[in-house]
Amino acid sequence: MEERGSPDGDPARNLEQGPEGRETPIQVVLRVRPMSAVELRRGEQSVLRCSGARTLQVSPPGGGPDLAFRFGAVLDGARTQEDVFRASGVRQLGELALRGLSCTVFTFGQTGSGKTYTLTGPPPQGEGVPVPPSLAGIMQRTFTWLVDRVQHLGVPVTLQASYLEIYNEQVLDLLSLGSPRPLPVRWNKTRGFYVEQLRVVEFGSLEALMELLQIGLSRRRSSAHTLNQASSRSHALLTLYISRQTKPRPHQARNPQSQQMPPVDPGEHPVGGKLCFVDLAGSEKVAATGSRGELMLEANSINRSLLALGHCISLLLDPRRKQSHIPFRDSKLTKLLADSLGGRGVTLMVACVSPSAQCLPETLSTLRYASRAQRVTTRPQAPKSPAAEQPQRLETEILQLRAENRLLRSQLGQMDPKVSGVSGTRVAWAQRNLYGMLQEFMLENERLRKEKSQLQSSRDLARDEQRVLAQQVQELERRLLSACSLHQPRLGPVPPCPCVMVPAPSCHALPPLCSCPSCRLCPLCRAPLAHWACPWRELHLPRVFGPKAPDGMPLSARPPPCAPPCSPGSAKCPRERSHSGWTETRVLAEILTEEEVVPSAPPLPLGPPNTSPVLRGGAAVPKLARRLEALRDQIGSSLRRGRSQPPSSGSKASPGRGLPPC
Ligand SMILES: Nc1ncnc2c1ncn2[C@@H]1O[C@H](COP(=O)(O)OP(=O)(O)OP(=O)(O)O)[C@@H](O)[C@H]1O
Repeated sequence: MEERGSPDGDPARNLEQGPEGRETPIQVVLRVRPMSAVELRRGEQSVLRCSGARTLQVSPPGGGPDLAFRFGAVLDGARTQEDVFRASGVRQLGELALRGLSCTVFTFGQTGSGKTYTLTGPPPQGEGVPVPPSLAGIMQRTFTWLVDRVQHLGVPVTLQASYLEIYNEQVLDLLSLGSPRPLPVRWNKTRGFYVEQLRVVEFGSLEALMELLQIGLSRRRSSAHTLNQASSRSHALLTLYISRQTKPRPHQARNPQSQQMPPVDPGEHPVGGKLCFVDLAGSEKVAATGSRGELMLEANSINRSLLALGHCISLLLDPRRKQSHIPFRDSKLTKLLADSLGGRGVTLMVACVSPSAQCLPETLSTLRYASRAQRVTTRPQAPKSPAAEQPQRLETEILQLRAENRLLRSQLGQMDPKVSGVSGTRVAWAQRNLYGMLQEFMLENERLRKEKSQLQSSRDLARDEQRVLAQQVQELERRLLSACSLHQPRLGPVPPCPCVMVPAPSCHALPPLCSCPSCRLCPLCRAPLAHWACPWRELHLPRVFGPKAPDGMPLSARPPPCAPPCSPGSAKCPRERSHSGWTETRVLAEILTEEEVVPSAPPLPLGPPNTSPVLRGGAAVPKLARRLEALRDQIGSSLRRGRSQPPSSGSKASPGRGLPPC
């Protein structure tokens, strides 16, 4: 038979030994509830048997090997509430809390397994019907013991309580004065995780504490489902704060009655021991409980937080992981149990199970969970009061500072040239060098910045200049073409252009000069000027400029306009000129200088009497060509200047500077 569990045994005795400063495992007690009336009615089988005070035997139905689990104590269904209280060692836990330790008792198990019953007894059977004292749970029994113990201590002790629930991942104050609202969980170095603005109530009697418990229980969320008629839908944490008082508080001295339940400043947190009772909501399979809607949401939230708790417990088992990160922040529950599980607290877990065969899968899961939990250790330590902590903290700080001082001195010594053996000249050189390099880089950077901005302004100037020159070129080309057209042989009647902007029509090998209907027809071939790239343009040119093409190739050697296109780039194929190619002033200049232009066109009918000599043709044409050439040169040089040269101080001349006169 396989046996799992703790070799340590009796939780009460373990706790009595005084765990302070030692690695202390979480104490686990297992409680098996009796078969419920419903389970008995259904004739369900019991699969659990206690074999000895600390071993539980599981006999799976339908055969298979038995399993045995070993815990600090195993309590079967016949054990009373008082038995559970005694066997679990909660009293020892209370003693430790009185000594200033932070102690936690939590119940864990499937829904309907008896967690709430174990901690607080059964729910009242009706309004005003008190629960018999024999059925009171661990909490009421501990309260009675504690208040009695404190009264016999002989030193003043302040007792306070807070009670909260974690419902759907929200922390709600079960003792709030108004309706509870979600409270934030915060963390700081001294307190660890804590709930901000949680009401902490001071009490001076058992009745007052019982009243607080009843208030909380009545406010806590519960619902009915298939497996439990009063199923808790939240995790509930009731914490008792126990602090030994050094001097009476002023309000207590003035008004002894306020000792009953005086409100405590919510920001103030009691220093001293703590005893926390955690009633976890039960894990549940929604298929088994038949939870729908809100119940299902609650069940999901419960299961998620229990999963996070299980995950933390698993990680805490690994001693290497324990030193590193445990994801306590994954849920509110793990945050608030962080200290109990992995910190300085002392923890007791009461695992609750049902004996029914129907619940076996969940029971096995609880047993495994509990087995793991009892291998988790904490290192219990009482938090020191600030006053007691002060000298010790100062002493530690002084030691730390001394050590740091020594370390820094030794590091400084290593840097000292005399000690480290590095020659002083080299150190000085290195320092100077670094500093010098830094300075140089900064100067270089500054210089480059200036140069960049100069280049940018130079580029802008060049662009402006280029634009103006391009306009001038365009204007000159226009005039030139007008002048040329005066000398072209007559091909037929050229309709006068009604447009006043342009005195003569141009060849449609060039862009139309205006948008008037006449200008949109080529005056030479009468083709509409739908596009500037007229396929006949090369035939027009000799008519304008003579029998030779601009590039010097005899026109007779050129392919006819209707010839099939030759492959681009081939040697035989004359390069197709782009629009800009045709408007290049160099080409025009070549044409104009090589060919004798004979003015044969009729005079412009619409030209004004004082028309410029250019428009009258003849000698003006070479002059225009020269001017175009000069403009082109100027554009080229302005572009080159813009690309490569930083502007000189005198480069702010107007873009038209240096143009030959028209
Ligand atoms: N040891 C016991 N003896 C008699 N009745 C018990 C015992 N344990 C539990 N019960 C009964 O079983 C039912 C379920 O118990 P309880 O509400 O405590 O379960 P639970 O684990 O807290 O469930 P949940 O997680 O849903 O809140 C209750 O009616 C309770 O009175």
